[in-house]
Amino acid sequence: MARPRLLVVSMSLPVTAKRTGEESWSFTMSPGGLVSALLGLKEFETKWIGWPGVDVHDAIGKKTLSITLAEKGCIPVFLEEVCDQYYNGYCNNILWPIFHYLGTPPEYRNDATITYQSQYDAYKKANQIFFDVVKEHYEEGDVVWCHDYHVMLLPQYLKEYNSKMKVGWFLHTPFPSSEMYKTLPSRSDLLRSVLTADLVGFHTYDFARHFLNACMCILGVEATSEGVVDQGKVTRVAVFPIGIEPERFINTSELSEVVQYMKKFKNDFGGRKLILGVDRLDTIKGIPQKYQAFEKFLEENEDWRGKVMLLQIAVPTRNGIGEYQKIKDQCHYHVGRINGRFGSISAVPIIHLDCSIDFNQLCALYAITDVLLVTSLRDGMNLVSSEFIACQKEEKGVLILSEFAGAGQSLGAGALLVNPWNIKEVSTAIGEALNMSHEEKERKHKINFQYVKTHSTQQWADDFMNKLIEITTNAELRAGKAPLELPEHDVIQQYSKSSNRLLVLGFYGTLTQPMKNQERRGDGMNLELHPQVKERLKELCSDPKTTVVVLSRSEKCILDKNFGEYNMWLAAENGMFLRHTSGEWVTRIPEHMNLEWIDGVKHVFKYFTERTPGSYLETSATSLVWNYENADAEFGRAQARDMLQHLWAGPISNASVDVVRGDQSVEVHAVGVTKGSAMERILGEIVHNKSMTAPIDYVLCIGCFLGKDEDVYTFFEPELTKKTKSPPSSDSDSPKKVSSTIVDLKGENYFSVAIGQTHTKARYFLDSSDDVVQLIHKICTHNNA
Ligand SMILES: O=P(O)(O)OC[C@H]1O[C@H](O[C@H]2O[C@H](CO)[C@@H](O)[C@H](O)[C@H]2O)[C@H](O)[C@@H](O)[C@@H]1O
Ligand SMILES: O=c1ccn([C@@H]2O[C@H](COP(=O)(O)OP(=O)(O)O)[C@@H](O)[C@H]2O)c(=O)[nH]1
Repeated sequence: MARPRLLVVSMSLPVTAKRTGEESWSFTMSPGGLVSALLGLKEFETKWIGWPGVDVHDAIGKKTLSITLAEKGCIPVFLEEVCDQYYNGYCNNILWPIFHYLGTPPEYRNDATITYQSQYDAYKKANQIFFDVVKEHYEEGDVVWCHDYHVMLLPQYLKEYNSKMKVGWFLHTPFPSSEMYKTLPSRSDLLRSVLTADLVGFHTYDFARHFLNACMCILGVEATSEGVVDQGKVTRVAVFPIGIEPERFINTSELSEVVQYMKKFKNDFGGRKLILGVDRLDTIKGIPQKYQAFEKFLEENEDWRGKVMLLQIAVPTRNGIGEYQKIKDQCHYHVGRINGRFGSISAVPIIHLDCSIDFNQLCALYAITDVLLVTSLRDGMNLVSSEFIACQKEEKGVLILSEFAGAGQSLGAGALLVNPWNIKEVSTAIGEALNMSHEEKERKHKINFQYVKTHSTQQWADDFMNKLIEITTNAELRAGKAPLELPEHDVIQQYSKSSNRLLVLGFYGTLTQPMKNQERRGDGMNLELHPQVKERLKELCSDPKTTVVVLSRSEKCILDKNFGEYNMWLAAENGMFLRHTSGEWVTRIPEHMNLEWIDGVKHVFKYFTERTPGSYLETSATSLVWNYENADAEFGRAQARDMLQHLWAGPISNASVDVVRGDQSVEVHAVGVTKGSAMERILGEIVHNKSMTAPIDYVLCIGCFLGKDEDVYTFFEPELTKKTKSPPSSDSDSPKKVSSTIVDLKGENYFSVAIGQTHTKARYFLDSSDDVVQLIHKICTHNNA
């Protein structure tokens, strides 16, 4: 299959431009793992959209830079005056520290005019500029892959512009616990935007779980193992641990130039063991902690003094931010102190370089390193660890890896995992690594080398893209099945033409008045039938050619009260209880249903009922509902979000239940208690009772059914009835099968209708129960004519 073109959008382009003349430019590689990773995307026709690392204000400059970059497959985004507050401000002084659990520093510049709001405004503006560039270059069918926290608003802008665009978003940093993320003032806007993407990716399960939790507790949406569900729309959330391009490192480390460097460096280091650190000079990389641990090691291991050195490549980054200047000073302070303390005339224990290094030299260093020391306090992945593994030669080195780096999960088995905050622990690990036997080093290396070789950047990108294409293709197929406005004319015509009709109607939201027209209810008992439907419903029910079923989650007594006088079937508590209004209730609860969770859930529901004025609890044999429609809407929603957290963490963490989030309710019921599963039993009962001679030739199923209850809409799909099914039996607990002679539907005489939902399994939709009332009126009028 032809691969779609890929538009990669990230803050930085892989190259940083420098103006060398009015129309001429030179380029250097941009630092950081994201660029290294995406350079591996070879199997896609890729255009890379991003900031060229320089502000260009004149038209000639913009034009010539765009032309030169186009030769490299890059498209520049000129951020101009918003760049500082966007990149140094909102991205790297607000989002970055929060995402890495550092909290928000007060300011990145000593300037009273720079506020949180002005930085967020710059962020919005910058995302808009990115959007404009994508829009200009987008061709139908392209996949747009947005990278990182710099462009969290972009998915929304793209989808608003063209809902058919295939959009993915991947976060290269950690996503923090919701407790930390919650502190961000624009927390909801960013989450909502990210959720408009088709696929959201993270490096580790922890980050994905934190994201899902944040969506649940901040937006109140439902999270499942597949992703986030909001009003029927699913955003897929998945884990894609990034890798490197192993061949690039393996091959480079074999070049003769690199081998020469290896010899030279070994000679320069005078036989001392080499501990290497390669990090951007960033607060999250834990470089001061690394120095303190090394100091501790030297302090406690006198024998090793003069025999081991630490070389730290501290790649300059984000120089415009005060915190990054401070960390540099801190590092220099530690290095000065430690070198002063343990250095000699011929050698110092630490070499700290405030610069980036040439790729070949980097590979040579990786190859001769005895210990790679990674002490990130938090890190999305940390590619340096994998690069080191790929370059190792005969005598293998040891990887000491922070458990707070995403790489800890992928490379932990072949590394010494440490808590970088525990100076003593890191110092001990240094000793262990330096003293490790040759065999143990080989063993560990083998495990990690195998992993690095097989989990390449290309694999990572393929996995993400394949998933994205699969999701969007399925969505397109489903879009063809998006519900249509109900063709009332056909509903009415087919009704009068058929001779054995079945109407399945919900109660709440279907046959009640819309909330806006109603007096606020005290509790569930006050649920009342729409006054304008009463007479017409009676007419329908008394027609011998029509069978009416009200299928509701309401209790028996509520259905009795509202429908007792009609000639119809009542299915209470989602079909767990059934009766024709001329007979008694029959229980349909399966014998072995597990209801042990009920007490725990009731306890939580009661707690929230007591603390949420106006809310109430509805209990029934197999389900519990907490309803907050009479409570303050905002507070009710916030309480529902908290409640869900408690439920998921506690009473239902291991229970076989489904949670259904209504507009203003939370329902928990036993798994399998869905309206669709009940329908099979109900139908069996009706057929048995009515001694039907002709098959049902018309079904109208209307409801305000949510979540798994939507299975009732698909229950009657005509293709299902084509299969031969066994005859019904009314007194077994096993699901009853419906004979094909009982239901004989064609596409044109089956109408499944969802109320107020456009993401639904139903074929059609209506806006509100007022429309249902109108429809029933019209059916009656036409039928009487
Ligand atoms: O462009 P800068 O602001 O100088 O920062 C460089 C990059 O730093 C971050 O990299 C992350 O991505 C790596 C690859 O997935 C990952 O291994 C690492 O742990 C992360 O920190 C940042 O996320 C990028 O956007 C920056 O380009
Ligand atoms: O002078 C250097 C040294 C290293 N790197 C690269 O920077 C990346 C760092 O990625 P990592 O995931 O470890 O952390 P990040 O900097 O992205 O947070 C690695 O690919 C290194 O090879 C670099 O660009 N310049």
